[in-house]
Amino acid sequence: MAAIEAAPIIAELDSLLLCGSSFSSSDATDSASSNFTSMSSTPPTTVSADSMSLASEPDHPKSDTTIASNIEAVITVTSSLETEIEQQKSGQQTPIADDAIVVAEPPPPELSPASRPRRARSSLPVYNLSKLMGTDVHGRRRSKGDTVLEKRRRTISDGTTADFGDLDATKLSDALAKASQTTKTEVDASRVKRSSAVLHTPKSARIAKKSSLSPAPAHLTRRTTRLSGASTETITTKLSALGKRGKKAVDKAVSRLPRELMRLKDTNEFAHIDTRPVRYTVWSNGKYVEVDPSQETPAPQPPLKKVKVDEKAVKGEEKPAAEEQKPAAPAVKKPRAKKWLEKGLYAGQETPLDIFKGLNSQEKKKLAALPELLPSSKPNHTFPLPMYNGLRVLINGRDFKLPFDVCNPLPPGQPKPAAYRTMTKNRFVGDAASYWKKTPHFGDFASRCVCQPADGCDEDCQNRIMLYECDDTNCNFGTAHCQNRAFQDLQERTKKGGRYRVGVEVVKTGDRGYGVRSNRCFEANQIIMEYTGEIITEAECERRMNEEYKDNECYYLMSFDQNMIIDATTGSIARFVNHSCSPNCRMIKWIVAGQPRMALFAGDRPIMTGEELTYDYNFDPFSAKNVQKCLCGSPNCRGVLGPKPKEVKAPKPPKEEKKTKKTSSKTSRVLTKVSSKATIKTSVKPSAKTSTKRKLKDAFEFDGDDEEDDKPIKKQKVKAATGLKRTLSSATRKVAKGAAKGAANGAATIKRSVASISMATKKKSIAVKVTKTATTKTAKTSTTVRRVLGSGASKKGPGKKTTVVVSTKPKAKTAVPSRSPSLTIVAAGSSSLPAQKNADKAVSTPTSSVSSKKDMPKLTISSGASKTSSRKLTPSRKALESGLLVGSPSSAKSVKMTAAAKPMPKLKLVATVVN
Ligand SMILES: C[S@@+](CC[C@H](N)C(=O)[O-])C[C@H]1O[C@@H](n2cnc3c(N)ncnc32)[C@H](O)[C@@H]1O
Repeated sequence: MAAIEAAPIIAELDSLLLCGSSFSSSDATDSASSNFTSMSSTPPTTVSADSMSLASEPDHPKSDTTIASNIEAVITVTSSLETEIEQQKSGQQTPIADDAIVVAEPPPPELSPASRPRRARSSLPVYNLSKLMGTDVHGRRRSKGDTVLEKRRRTISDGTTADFGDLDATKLSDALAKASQTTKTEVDASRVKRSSAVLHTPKSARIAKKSSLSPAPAHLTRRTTRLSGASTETITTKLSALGKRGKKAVDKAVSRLPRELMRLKDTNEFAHIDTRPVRYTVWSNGKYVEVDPSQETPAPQPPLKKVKVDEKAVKGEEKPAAEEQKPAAPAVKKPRAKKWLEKGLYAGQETPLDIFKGLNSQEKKKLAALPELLPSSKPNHTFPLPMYNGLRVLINGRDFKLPFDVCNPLPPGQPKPAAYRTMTKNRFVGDAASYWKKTPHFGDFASRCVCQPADGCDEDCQNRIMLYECDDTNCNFGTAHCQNRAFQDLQERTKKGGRYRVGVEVVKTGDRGYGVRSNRCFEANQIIMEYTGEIITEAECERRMNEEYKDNECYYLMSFDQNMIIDATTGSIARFVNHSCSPNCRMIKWIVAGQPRMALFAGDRPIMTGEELTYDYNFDPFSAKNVQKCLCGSPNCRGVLGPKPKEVKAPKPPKEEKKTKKTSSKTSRVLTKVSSKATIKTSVKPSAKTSTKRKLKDAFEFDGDDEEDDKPIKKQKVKAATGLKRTLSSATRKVAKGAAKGAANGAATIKRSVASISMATKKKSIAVKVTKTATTKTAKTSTTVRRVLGSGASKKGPGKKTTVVVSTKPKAKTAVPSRSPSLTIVAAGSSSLPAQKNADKAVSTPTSSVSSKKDMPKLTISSGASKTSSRKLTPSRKALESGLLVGSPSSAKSVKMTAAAKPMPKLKLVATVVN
């Protein structure tokens, strides 16, 4: 009986032995362990079945209902088991393969309940198979108060000592004590060897390591019966083993299941039948979300392409109601048309159909002359010209030139002249302003041009001819059409500042002191800069020279109108412009808004960047002696700033002079005020004396027309003319042209005459009416410039000074518009020379009269000490008194007029310049 009880215990012990290699099997004193001894000579270990069974199920209820409800079949030991035990007793051993796992012998699959009566079975010890099989933990809960023996099935690896956990140490020691020492050692060794071989897999090693580190709780440890060899006993097999009564007990227990659960069997949900259509599913965080069909929202549409949002809609502006109510028309999607590039680089520019559009009259004329630009029947769409500039270039034409018209100023660090006060506008000082108001020019300001917009106040503009700048008071057109607004243009150009706009800068020359150069290009006749300074009277000029400038080496004094002088000591940098016998500029006086202003203009050719700006001083040398040497370097240089001594000719025979006189007497200047349609006659009737006429003849020889600079200086014969005599300078020709035009139109009549060259008598036929009774006043001006030039500026000896005086004096009541101030340079000779002597010896050579170049200033050079000459602001007076001073060609008329002037009887001998 003890052996029978020990069989399952041995099986369990065997499993424990598998776990501990070092652990020696307990001796089995009982022969009941014969089944194990069949494997080896060691008798099987036996454990007291009673103690084990009792210990395993101390409180286990024995009732059938409990068995049924807990699904723990209490299986009695079958007869087969008994048979087996009997065999063990008789010494029969069941051979066990080496690789067989020592497990408890599975119960016979079917136990016939009839094999053993119940009563007899009840006397047998009861074993808890589930516990023995390791499945008891599945059905018990500690929380329910069940006492669960925590047993673990352990996986043993080499070197791992057996952990018996909470095995009952006493029982274990008893079992071990009963085991045979010798035979068991062999058996255990073989088993351990085999088990370790079986378990020595990577997975088992991992699990063993894991379990050794942190043994899992017993209720979480998975127990398998497969490896243990125990038969998996289902409830069916158990119930079948229970018999009828057992089955009834099980059915009864099942019938106690909740009715609700039973009803679920018939539901669709239980049968997994979903009658509701699934439209869409909502998943949130990976879970299916049930959507209430009543609150079902329409399924989200797939994202459409980006659509331009209406700005109004964004701003919240409401669209008209009608628009909203409008049923949305079915959108007809138009296929996008491909844009093809029809033209090349300048695509988008249409060829102008009207090629005359936007052009002024002159441009139209030029364009009309180009046959290739006439509008053709088929416009060229292929290659339009870039931005129409090409068209303009074709019209205007332009020689190729390097792009050198950019600003090219001198590098920094250039020598600069001594500091001086600058002045951008003329300023009348003292009585000069009142002088100016008394001048006839002041009244002439009332003139008005009669140009047409298409003409643009070009060369035919009468304001231009008279050197009056157009403005809103005397011109019918604005700046858009009027081209006679040079000073306005200059102001517009320079008011923003900048080197390019200013366009000029002072430069140190090698031998002529400072000069002025251009740092940009200028067009022909373009205004460059204004000569500004203080406008003073002659008296004031004398005072300054005697007092303020007495120690100065240079005087920047220029007379430009009547008896007024511009003192550029405080003024613009135009005072640094040097003289040249072949100049590229002109100094011209204009009347701008009723005020006299003088400016430097480009000559007849454009000026390139870097050129030094020069103009012909056109001064009259009072003396051939001590004349300053000219260093301009031009091919036609006269050699001196004054006239060459050899060219100071002796007086001509009286016969010619008579002719001159005759000519002059017939010369008249008529200035017609067009606006009032009154004819202004400027009549110059020279009544110069014979001596004066001789000097006049000499004066012609120093005509400083810049246009004739390249020609050798020669005496110009003055032909007698019965009609109108005009100069042949370009300006005068323009005047004549304009006058003729005006006469033809009956609008204006202008007569100008200068004794130098007479115009053809046929001009007389188209000449204007000469009205002697005209109210026009003729003025005769005498311009004297005094400049005291230091030795530094010239190669004179120390102490020598050259005084350049420019003076403009009214000689008669009759005024003639003068635009050419003559410059009189009084060259200081030796200081030992008495000024009077020098003055007497001075040779006044009025240079070009306005006849050839009305806009050029004239310089008269006289010799004498600066102080003396400064005192002699009009040294020409003395020279004239002595009869040595020559007069300008036009002085014939002025002398006559001067002679009539009482206050200045001496002025009849003054060399004058009259336009
Ligand atoms: C109005 S200033 C011109 C500026 C002057 N170069 C300066 O440094 O102040 C005139 C003087 O310049 C000098 N000058 C001007 N042009 C000259 C020339 N072509 N040859 C020699 N000297 C000249 C003469 O000394 C003359 O008296």
